[in-house]
Amino acid sequence: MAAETLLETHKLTKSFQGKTIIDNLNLNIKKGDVYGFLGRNGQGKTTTIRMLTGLIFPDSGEVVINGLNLRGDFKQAISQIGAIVENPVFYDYLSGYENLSLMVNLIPGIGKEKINEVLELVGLTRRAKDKVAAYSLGMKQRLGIANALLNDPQLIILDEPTNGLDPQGMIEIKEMILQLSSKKEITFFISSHLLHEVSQICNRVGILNDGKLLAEGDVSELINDSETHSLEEAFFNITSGGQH
Ligand SMILES: Nc1ncnc2c1ncn2[C@@H]1O[C@H](COP(=O)(O)OP(=O)(O)OP(=O)(O)O)[C@@H](O)[C@H]1O
Repeated sequence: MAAETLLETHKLTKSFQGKTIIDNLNLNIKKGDVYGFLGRNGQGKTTTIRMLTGLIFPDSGEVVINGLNLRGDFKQAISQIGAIVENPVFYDYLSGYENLSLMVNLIPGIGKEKINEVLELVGLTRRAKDKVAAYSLGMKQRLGIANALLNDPQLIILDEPTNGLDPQGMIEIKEMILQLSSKKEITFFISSHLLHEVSQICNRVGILNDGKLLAEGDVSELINDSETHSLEEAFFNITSGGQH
């Protein structure tokens, strides 16, 4: 049976100062996907994510999350998502636990016991009482993901999650994503320009170029269809017009 769709966009379009940045984008993310949203810098990935998370409105088109239209059912639709769009910002002089505690106070219906649970899921239990000032960038990213996990989202959206991390930090984030995907059945939508990283963790990808979706599908299918041997080669073929 084909997997159910969790997140889709229909003809999503956005212009800034008369220039079309996102052009009739039709995305389809299925339940259980670790979906890589690929594109070189400046192709519109962040703009798309800002529309998916309701931070900006599209000029036209729709975002549908778990069957709920973001325009019509904003609160319910957005409650399905945990997202990190920009670098997560925390109070440096408070511990990881204390920062999450502040967040929990803002979310109705969530108890303090949830904090230890999400810290455990991102591997920060041992460092929970340390001040965030002493955290590495990778640990801050993981604390950001812990924060996104507080309301039990079905979908987590991450914008360039490994940007700026050292190799160890990258490995930790990738392992954490795979664990959350398999153990907690969380669907991931991850934007990246790092093709090798993406090919290690994603089952499906969409390729964005100049605001248009040039291809979408299983990583293995895209590689086969473009008669190449790696996601890097397939990406290059597709974005340089080799396939379309
Ligand atoms: N608020 C804005 N006003 C004007 N132009 C904008 C605005 N936001 C984004 N843009 C432009 O839209 C284009 C796409 O930007 P976007 O940040 O979405 O790209 P990206 O694929 O996420 O790239 P990067 O990885 O470099 O962030 C860029 O040319 C950018 O200058």
